Amino acid sequence: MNSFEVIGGKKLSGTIVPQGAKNEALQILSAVLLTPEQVTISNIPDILDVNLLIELLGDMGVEINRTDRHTASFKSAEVNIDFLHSEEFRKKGGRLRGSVMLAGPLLARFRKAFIPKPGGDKIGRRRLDTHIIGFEKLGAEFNYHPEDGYFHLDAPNLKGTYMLLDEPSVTGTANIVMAAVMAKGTTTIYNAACEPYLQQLCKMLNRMGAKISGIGSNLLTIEGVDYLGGTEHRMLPDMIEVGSFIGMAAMTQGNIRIQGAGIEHLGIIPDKFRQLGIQMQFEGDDIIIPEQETYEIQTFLDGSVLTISDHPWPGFTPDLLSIVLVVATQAKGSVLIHQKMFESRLFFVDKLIDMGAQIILCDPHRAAVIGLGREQKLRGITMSSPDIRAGVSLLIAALSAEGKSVIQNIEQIDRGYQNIDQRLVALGADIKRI
Ligand SMILES: CC(=O)N[C@H]1[C@@H](OP(=O)(O)OP(=O)(O)OC[C@H]2O[C@@H](n3ccc(=O)[nH]c3=O)[C@H](O)[C@@H]2O)O[C@H](CO)[C@@H](O)[C@@H]1O
Ligand SMILES: C=C(OP(=O)(O)O)C(=O)O
Repeated sequence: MNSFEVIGGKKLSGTIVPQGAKNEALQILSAVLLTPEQVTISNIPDILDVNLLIELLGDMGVEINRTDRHTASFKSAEVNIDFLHSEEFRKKGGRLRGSVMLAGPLLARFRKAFIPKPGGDKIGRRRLDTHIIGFEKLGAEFNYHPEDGYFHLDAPNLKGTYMLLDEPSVTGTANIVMAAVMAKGTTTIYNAACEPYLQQLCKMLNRMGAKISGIGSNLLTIEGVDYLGGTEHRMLPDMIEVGSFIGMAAMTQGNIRIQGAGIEHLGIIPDKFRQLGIQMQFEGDDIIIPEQETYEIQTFLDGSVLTISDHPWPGFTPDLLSIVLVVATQAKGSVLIHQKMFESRLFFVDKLIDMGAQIILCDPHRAAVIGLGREQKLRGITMSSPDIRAGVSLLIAALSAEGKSVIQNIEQIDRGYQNIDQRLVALGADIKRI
C-alpha cells in the first residue's frame, strides 16, 4: 500500500484545473450499455474507480477505443450479461459503488441483471432498497440467492408506473431512470434525486432518443421508447474537487485559481465556504481564492453558532462535509458539523484531534469544531485514510501542519482524485508518494 509523505506549511499558489466528475462518470459510463451504437465520452477523470468501471465494461464485451486518458468511445453491440454473475465481477465490481448502476441499463435492454454486494466507501450503511424497489415497481422480479450472494433481477416486461421514492438516492434514481427509458408507457418518479450529474445523465439519455422531462426537479416523467442510439457526452468539472481546492487554498493560506470550475453547477457549495469566512472571486468560469491571513466563521443572524449540515441536492453535498470540517479547524470561531446522511463519516476526526485540532465528536453524526484561528498550527503525524473524502481532508490538514505527516492507504484518495500529488506539487506543495 502506498503512502504520501507531506511536509506541511507551504503556501500553495497557481492555477489548477478540476478533473471530470467522478460520480457523473460512473453514471454516464453505465449508460453506454443502453445502445448498440457508439457513445463517445470526453473529460473522463483518470482515477481508480472510473478506470475499474471501464475495465468491467470491457470484460462484458463492450468495444472500447480509448483515444487518450480522458476520451473514449464505447460500442455495446454484444454484451455478456453473465459476466456479472462471475467470481471475477464480484471481486472487481465489489470494489466500487458505481458498479451497481450497470443493473438499470441491463434490465432495460436485456431484461435481466445481477447485483452483487456493491463496494465504495465504508461510510455507514448504504442500502440498495430504493434501487430494488424501483425496479420491482417497473415489473422486475427480484430474488436474493444466499448461496451466491447475488440479487437476481428478471424483467421480461418492464412497464411504466408512478413511484414515490423512499429517499432521493443518487445512484438509485440513476438506476431507475436507466431502467425506465425503454419500459412500456410512462414512468413518473417523485422524490427523485436531482443533482447536476443526474441532470447530465438525463440530458445524455434524451440525446440518445429517450423522452425524459422534469430534469433538474424531483419529479421526473419518462415516456418509454423502443430504442436508444449513440451520442457524444462531455463530463462536467468535479464539484467535489472544486470544493476540496477551495478548502485547501484557505487552509494553506494559498492563492489559487481554479480554472473552469463549472460555477453554474456548484449550487450552494461556494456559499458554504463563504460561511467559513473564505473569500473568493468569480472571473468567467474561474474561481480565485486570494491569500487570507485569517478567515472567520459566520454566526447565524441571531448570533448563535453556525451549523453546516448535508442534505440531498440542492442542499449541501455530504461529500464535502469532511473538507469543511478540516478547514474549520484553522478558522476563527466555531461551527457544528452535522452529517445527517451517513453515520460513519466523522470518525476520522480523531486523527485531526491527534494533530492538535479542537474538535468534540458529540456522536457519530455531529462534531463541534472550535477553530484555532491560526494561533496554533496542526502537528504532522502518521495516519491512515479511511475513505476518499476523509483522505483528502487529512491531506489538507497535513499540507497546513507543522512538520512531516505520513498518510497511509492513499488508494482511497486515488479512487477519486487524479494525480493529486503531482497536481499539488505544481502548486508548491511538498508531497512524495512512498
Ligand atoms: C457513486 C456515487 O454517485 N456516490 C454518491 C452517491 O452515493 P449513493 O447513491 O450510494 O447515495 P444515496 O443517495 O443512495 O444515499 C446516501 C446516504 O444518504 C442517506 N440519505 C439519502 C437521502 C435522504 O434523503 N436522506 C438520507 O439520509 C442514505 O440513506 C444513504 O445512507 O450519493 C451520495 C449522496 O450524495 C454521495 O455521498 C456519493 O458520493
Ligand atoms: C462516497 C463517495 O464515493 P462512493 O459512493 O463511490 O463510495 C464519494 O465520492 O465521496
